[in-house]
Amino acid sequence: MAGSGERSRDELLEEYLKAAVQVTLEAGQIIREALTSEKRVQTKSSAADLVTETDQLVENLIISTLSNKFPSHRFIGEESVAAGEKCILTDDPTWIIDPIDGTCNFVHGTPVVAVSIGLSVKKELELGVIYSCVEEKLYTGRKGHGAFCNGQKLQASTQTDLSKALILTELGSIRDPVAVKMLFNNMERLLKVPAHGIRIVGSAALDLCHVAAGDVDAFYQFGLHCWDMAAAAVIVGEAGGIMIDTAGGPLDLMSRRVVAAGTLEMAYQIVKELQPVAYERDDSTEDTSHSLCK
Ligand SMILES: O=P(O)(O)O[C@@H]1[C@H](O)[C@@H](O)[C@H](O)[C@@H](O)[C@@H]1O
Ligand SMILES: [Mg+2]
Ligand SMILES: [Mg+2]
Repeated sequence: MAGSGERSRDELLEEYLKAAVQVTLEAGQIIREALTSEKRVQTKSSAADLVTETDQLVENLIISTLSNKFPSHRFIGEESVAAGEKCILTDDPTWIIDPIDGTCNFVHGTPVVAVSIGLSVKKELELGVIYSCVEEKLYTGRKGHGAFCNGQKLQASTQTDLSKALILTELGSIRDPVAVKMLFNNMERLLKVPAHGIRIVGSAALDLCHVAAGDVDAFYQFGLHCWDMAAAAVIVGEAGGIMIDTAGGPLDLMSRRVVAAGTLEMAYQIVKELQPVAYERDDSTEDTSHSLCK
């Protein structure tokens, strides 16, 4: 039991969640206000993998704010990794950050953009905050304490039949023709079941919030990153949903692939239809880029 001077683990996690919410709302306002302004756009792994000065400014704001409050904590940020930082998860409290999820939407002024901040402690995802900046919908989840959207409790879908499912996915920023064909093949296989429909909105984090909210039945993707999934893994789990690997095993945060659904039965039916598209892991240290998608 913590002494009177020390805070309990529960109090610490509450403090972490509060700090994440505060900086997320601040970041969301910056993004909302910059949505329709002139942007300096650069590319990363492909001509469609975009980054703007707002992505970088927001990530710096989040990291500086949280590291000032919690100096012993570590950070995995999408744009820091793009600038060469390692994407390695240790036992230390680690914030896993996507400053703008949906940067391509942001560049085009499409109002489907989010900030995503997850926290891992001893390699366990403990809390997540995702803010849909234009809708002003704040999704939060803390392990064992439920998931909420603007304070309303979230409950994932109870649908177990793939032929009655509305599914979300993302094609990501890969433009290699073979990989694109494989991504479309997976959509075709699901439509042949036939699933009710497949939708693409341009933000994996917001897709996963829809799974947590129960207004879609499932999401899957090959090619997303740990920062797209970290916060959402807590929010979906706390809403009664499930996030697993596309091969059916447990979620592997660094694997670049995921199936999320309201029920395990739904997730397994999707796993059965999917053919793998191999991407280089977020935490890979070897040079495998010649054989794997980036
Ligand atoms: O690059 P951001 O905008 O953070 O991520 C976007 C989506 O979240 C993701 O699903 C998609 O795979 C990625 O290509 C896209 O950039
Ligand atoms: Mg992203
Ligand atoms: Mg991003």
